[in-house]
Amino acid sequence: MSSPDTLPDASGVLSWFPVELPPQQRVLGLFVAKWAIGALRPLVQLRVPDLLADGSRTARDLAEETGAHGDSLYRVLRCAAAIGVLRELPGGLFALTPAGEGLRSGTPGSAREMFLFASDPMMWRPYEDVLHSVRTGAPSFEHVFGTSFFAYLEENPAGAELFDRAMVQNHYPGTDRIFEQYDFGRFPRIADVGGGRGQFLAEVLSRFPQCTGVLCDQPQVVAQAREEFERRGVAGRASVAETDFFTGLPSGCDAYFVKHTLHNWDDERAGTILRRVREAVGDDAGARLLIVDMLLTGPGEWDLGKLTDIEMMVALGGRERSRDEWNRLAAAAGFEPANDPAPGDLALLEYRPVPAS
Ligand SMILES: C[S@@+](CC[C@H](N)C(=O)[O-])C[C@H]1O[C@@H](n2cnc3c(N)ncnc32)[C@H](O)[C@@H]1O
Repeated sequence: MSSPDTLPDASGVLSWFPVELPPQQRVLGLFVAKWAIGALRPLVQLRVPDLLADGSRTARDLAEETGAHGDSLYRVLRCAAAIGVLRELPGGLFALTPAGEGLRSGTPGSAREMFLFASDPMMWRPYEDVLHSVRTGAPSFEHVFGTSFFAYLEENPAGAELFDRAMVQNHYPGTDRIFEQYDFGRFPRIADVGGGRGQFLAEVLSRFPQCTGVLCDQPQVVAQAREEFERRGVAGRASVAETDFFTGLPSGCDAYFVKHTLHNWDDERAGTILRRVREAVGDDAGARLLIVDMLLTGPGEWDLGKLTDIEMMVALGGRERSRDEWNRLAAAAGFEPANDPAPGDLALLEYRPVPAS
């Protein structure tokens, strides 16, 4: 058995601080992330990466254009350059690095909307009181805002718009790997359950021209999907279904794809969604449930999912899950495993229906 001295330091997360810290003080290095995000957020809000798209500019020039306080803007620009999001050039000029390019709007692979969502007060403020979640098991979001995450979005159209735009960018390398490795072409008709504005259904349909699809999400969310389907050239093969996935899902699909959605919910609510999928599958033994979510590793191993799990706990009351936990949840809804993906990353878990006895 390893002693605490020989345990790994969580893949270097504790080494973020750029100067050597005694082991007892290494947790202080984590605050680098707060300072870095603090500097970047106003730059993104002021659209500085967009203003640098055509080339380098001085802090004074940028301050004049954005109406910002010159010295304060210079200090956040300098910080962004220190962490590699901008470059500080002779003559007081600032330019974008590839990471800074990713904070421009509307560019391929941009992370701008996801950055603005993840750094928004709606996602920060639950962290003021994580102890509430730990003491009670309830999401601190509800303690802070007096309502659940999705109810809050319904009451705050600007927050909902930000969330939906961020989800369009919910596209980490793990997602690309799944699209590259998994043969969605086996399924003539695919339902994307909780599919947001249809970004991933559009990706699947454009990669597999033999497939058709139905996007199942809340009415105000699917209302925005048509544009995405048209942009990707798949509008003729994609339809939308205004759906409450706790109540019912369209039947007649060969695959029910549920990505980054079940982890938003506790076992009871996630189990209800899966039972609705099982009802929609009915007697079709060839139909499949395709869950795309984190698949947790065992005790003590580094796993990004063990960190994103905290976001699920405090914001939504959801959770990331291990293979056993996924299998138990799926079995209770009438599904059995049909593949065996590796844990430690985003995974596509395929389940087949167990015939009703
Ligand atoms: C975290 S997002 C995931 C979106 C997309 N699948 C992705 O991977 O980016 C969860 C989705 O669940 C949808 N949702 C929440 N409650 C719902 C409900 N009761 N019925 C249908 N969809 C719902 C939200 O609108 C949102 O699009």
